[in-house]
Amino acid sequence: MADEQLPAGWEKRLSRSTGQYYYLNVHTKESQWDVPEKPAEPATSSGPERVQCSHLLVKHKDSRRPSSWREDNISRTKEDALELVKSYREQIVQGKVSFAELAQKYSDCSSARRGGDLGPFNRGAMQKPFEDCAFSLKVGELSDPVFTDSGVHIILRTV
Ligand SMILES: O=C(CCc1ccccc1)N[C@H](Cc1nc2ccccc2[nH]1)C(=O)O
Repeated sequence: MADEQLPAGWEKRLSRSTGQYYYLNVHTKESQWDVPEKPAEPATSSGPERVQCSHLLVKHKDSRRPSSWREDNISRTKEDALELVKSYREQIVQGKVSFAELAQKYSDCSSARRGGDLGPFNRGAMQKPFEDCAFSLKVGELSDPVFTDSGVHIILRTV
């Protein structure tokens, strides 16, 4: 996309290390590989008002609702759920499989049918540990494991 067509607040830059173009938010100095489609968010301490995320949830026997489309009665321990989530995260980071593919197969949330996509949400919509993590991520960033009353998640911010 030619520079003059970039949404306000973005600059197109050339990466010296990869020779690829990236896009710099002139307000926050954050950069991203994807061509921006919306004006750059201004530098605010409170961060974005709305994000969109996908997640992969592994429930355990002490989850708020230890049941899902995958398993009527989930009996794994919290420790085993964490080990599973870490193994999924490793496969994704190594590029062996896409986030959406693993979420569709293994997530214990009904969003699995959409590759884990939760749609856009504002603060106040999700359990606090999930929200705090989701709003701290940059677009395209994959979280470390996050614990909520529902179980153990990894979260991918997509918008
Ligand atoms: O609450 C839901 C539905 C979440 C959802 C939101 C928007 C679109 C699709 C699904 N499912 C729970 C599991 C669960 N717990 C969560 C906590 C935070 C975010 C997503 C979560 N998913 C469950 O099934 O027990």
